[in-house]
Amino acid sequence: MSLSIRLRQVRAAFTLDVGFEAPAGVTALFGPSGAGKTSVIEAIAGLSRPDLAQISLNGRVLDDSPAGLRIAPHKRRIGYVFQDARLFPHLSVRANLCFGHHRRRSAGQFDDITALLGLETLLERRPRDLSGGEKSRVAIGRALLSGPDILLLDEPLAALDAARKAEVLPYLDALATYGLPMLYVSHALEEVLRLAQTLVMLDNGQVTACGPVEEVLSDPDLAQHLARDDVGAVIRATLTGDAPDGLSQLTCGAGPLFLPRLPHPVGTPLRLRIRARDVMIARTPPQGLSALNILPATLRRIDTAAAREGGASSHTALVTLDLGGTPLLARLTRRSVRLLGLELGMDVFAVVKSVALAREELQLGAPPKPRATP
Ligand SMILES: Nc1ncnc2c1ncn2[C@@H]1O[C@H](COP(=O)(O)OP(=O)(O)OP(=O)(O)O)[C@@H](O)[C@H]1O
Repeated sequence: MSLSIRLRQVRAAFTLDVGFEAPAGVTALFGPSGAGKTSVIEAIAGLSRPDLAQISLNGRVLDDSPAGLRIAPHKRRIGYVFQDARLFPHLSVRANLCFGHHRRRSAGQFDDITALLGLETLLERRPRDLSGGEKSRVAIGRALLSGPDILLLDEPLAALDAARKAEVLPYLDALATYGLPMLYVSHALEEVLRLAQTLVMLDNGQVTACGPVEEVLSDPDLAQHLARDDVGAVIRATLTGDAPDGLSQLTCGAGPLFLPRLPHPVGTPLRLRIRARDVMIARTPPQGLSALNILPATLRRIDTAAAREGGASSHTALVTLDLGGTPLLARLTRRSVRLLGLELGMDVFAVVKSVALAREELQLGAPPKPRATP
């Protein structure tokens, strides 16, 4: 799948001016409230008419406003899941799932999708008898059953509390491996890390970054667009062993990492976010230190601008380290940078506490399969 988008929409107090390409897999549209995320997916679904719209999906042109071309919303073959599930209250789950299909679905496909989303036992219920998480799953099922070429999900978990989110996320994991391309709108970085391969960052109606999730989030230039505690590198690692003392060992390009026991089998690929605030730097190999993760690194960059807080000059610096080709970000006080005499090109040691890593461990979804069922 390749989704190509160019949009411009001038409103009284807000201008949307974006262009990006989304490859196969799950693409997250991430940004603060009011950044323009919903405006982008409404335009893709054909629910709005921007001043300029050039949108194509797998080479099929959905919009080309300069050429006067516009495909009607119901002919776009797009599944749209809204923030609130928007189910028909007077219809059963089964009738909601079957409502408005543009293409005939076989019984096998219906069964596959209800099983994927765990809806089998809910089919005869009315929406008022469903939990928030169940309603979200029905809304996703209904969008899938319309036989879309792409699924647009606009913060499908936003209306749910933490427990309901945790209930729905495994179904979204399953969906992400189902092979259907997805554009997933979110302002929760945890969801992006868990589900997406590609990240498009939006801010104030503009694209500030677009690329693989690891690359975008590990880019110190983009730290200014993230909440302070969200800043950190994302690295890929593989679970390579479980020790009898309750720790798991991961292997990444930088060497071994240890963290409290993970529930996954050895060999599982993982995506690990290491927050900049959880990384310390030592100039010599630390002795007598409790931290288990001590990784040799080269200092590549010291950035004080990226560490600004609310426009004011900060007392911290964002330091970019190179762990054998893998970037790692560390937030230090500027005083520490000065006292340690840190300079570009210097060989140092990155120190990360195991318990800090444990909080951020995330399993990588399997790579998208070629599209099969829907
Ligand atoms: N119909 C409209 N007319 C005028 N301005 C609008 C309209 N719809 C949205 N906006 C404005 O466009 C901007 C972007 O809104 P949008 O809903 O796309 O942002 P968002 O990133 O999805 O936000 P959120 O995360 O809060 O849902 C906001 O400033 C909003 O007030």
